[in-house]
Amino acid sequence: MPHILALDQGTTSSRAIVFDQAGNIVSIAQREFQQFYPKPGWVEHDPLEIWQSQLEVAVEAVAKAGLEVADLAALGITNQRETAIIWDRATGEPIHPAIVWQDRRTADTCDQLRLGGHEARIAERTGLVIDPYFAGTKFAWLLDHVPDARERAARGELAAGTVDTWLVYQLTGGALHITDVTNAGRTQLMDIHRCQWDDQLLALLGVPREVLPEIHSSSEVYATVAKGQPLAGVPIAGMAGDQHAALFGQACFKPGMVKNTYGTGCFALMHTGTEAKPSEHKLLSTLAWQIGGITEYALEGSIFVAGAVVQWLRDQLGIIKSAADIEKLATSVDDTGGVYFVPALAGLGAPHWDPYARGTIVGLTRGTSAAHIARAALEGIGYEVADIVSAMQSDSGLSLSELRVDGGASNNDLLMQMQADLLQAEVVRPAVTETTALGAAYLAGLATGVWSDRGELQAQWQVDKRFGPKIPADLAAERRATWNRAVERAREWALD
Ligand SMILES: Nc1ncnc2c1ncn2[C@@H]1O[C@H](COP(=O)(O)OP(=O)(O)O)[C@@H](O)[C@H]1O
Ligand SMILES: O=P(O)(O)OC[C@H](O)CO
Repeated sequence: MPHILALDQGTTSSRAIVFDQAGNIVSIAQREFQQFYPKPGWVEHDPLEIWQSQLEVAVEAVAKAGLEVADLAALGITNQRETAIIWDRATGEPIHPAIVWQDRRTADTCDQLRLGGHEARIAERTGLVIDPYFAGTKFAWLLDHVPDARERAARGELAAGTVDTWLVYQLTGGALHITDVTNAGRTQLMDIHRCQWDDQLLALLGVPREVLPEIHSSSEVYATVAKGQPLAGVPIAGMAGDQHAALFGQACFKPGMVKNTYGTGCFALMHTGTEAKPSEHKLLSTLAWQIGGITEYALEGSIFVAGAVVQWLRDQLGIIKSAADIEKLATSVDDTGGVYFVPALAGLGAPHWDPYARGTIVGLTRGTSAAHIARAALEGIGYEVADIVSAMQSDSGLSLSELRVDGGASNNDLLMQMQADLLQAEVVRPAVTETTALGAAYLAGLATGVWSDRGELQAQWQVDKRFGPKIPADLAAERRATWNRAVERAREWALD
């Protein structure tokens, strides 16, 4: 039976998962790596640690599965998106630590782009809003701040890329400098309609074409792992940013199908078909994937802090010992006692894009307990996701039949019930919640004949649990209206 290895390079850990042909998990290995916060708002990773940890877990997962490397039909790569790395093409030496997607250091550049009146053109070409989140301004920052970088780039000595590109470069011993459309689409440098680097955008953001990788589809045999490496000879056959891979792993193959991943943040994606859909609600219009020459698109709502608010309650307030404890504490009260918690601890992402918003707890009384706050925190995640899903429905004109969920916090049944209540729609948790890695495995397996088509993948997707709305629609609407008042209080809080 063929096996596929998925490399899932996330923001806080590198994971590797071996899947069998039935889409079952055979083994998992995971390693956390260091986060660096050199200045307020800055977040960095060591690119070599990313590579080493990813390689180690890959080797460990294959060994745990009791397999030889020769038993692997292919490997697929999925990764934290928008994180920017530049390295020396000849030596593979990074010129600077990776600038992570959460990093805000290019906020000024973004303000200038906005003041320069470029917002509409950038939105039309890239589907993105102007925000430091994306990789393009980070590449420019690196070229401007590392001594001699621009000169070296002009001489063709430097390679730039997101984490997918970096891993392929390493796996192929420096032979390949490529990316896939989903990752390229998050640089703010690619025209998402043509799936090519856009000269005007490159000039506007100050990133020379010579440093950028070649853009490929999300499912094809790009290369095999180089000789001398532990995974030598394995075809590298699938590549997609983690949220796009999760959409694929959730078998959201048709327009209107939506998945939401509840991790550190939340990322909801709706499949919208073969044309990019512009958003009127500041959602991102993004690639779903490109397979066999056909490009599919999605609308995305990104929330920067979701499960992280549970970590905050654990680490900063100490009202729970582990993240999973929140469910018991929040269930010990029937409601939030009128408390609303806007988890804008790092500003607000979609649909507000307000970097100056701050976490806000309103409605406190003398009767408010830790349990009420815990419950309000979970509900706050549910409201944010509901806001995004409503915006998606309005932008796409497609109505939601169900929300497919995954990620660490999707194991919280109370949160899932709240989500169904607030959305007034069914929330469905699949049996395999490692959908990001599964999506990468599927993309690689489709390119190597392990699976013949999406119908086969669709048939493998199985439900663990369904949650239906238990409160009436008018009550949900009333609560959401009050939530909007709480959001107004959180907005622009940190603006001088
Ligand atoms: N039972 C739970 N209830 C609520 N939040 C949870 C629960 N289990 C994990 N989390 C939260 O989910 C996040 C971890 O999920 P994961 O999918 O591993 O995230 P990531 O891939 O972003 O690191 C953490 O922020 C944690 O606080
Ligand atoms: O590493 P994750 O799972 O938190 O995902 C990060 C996203 O890709 C950022 O856009």
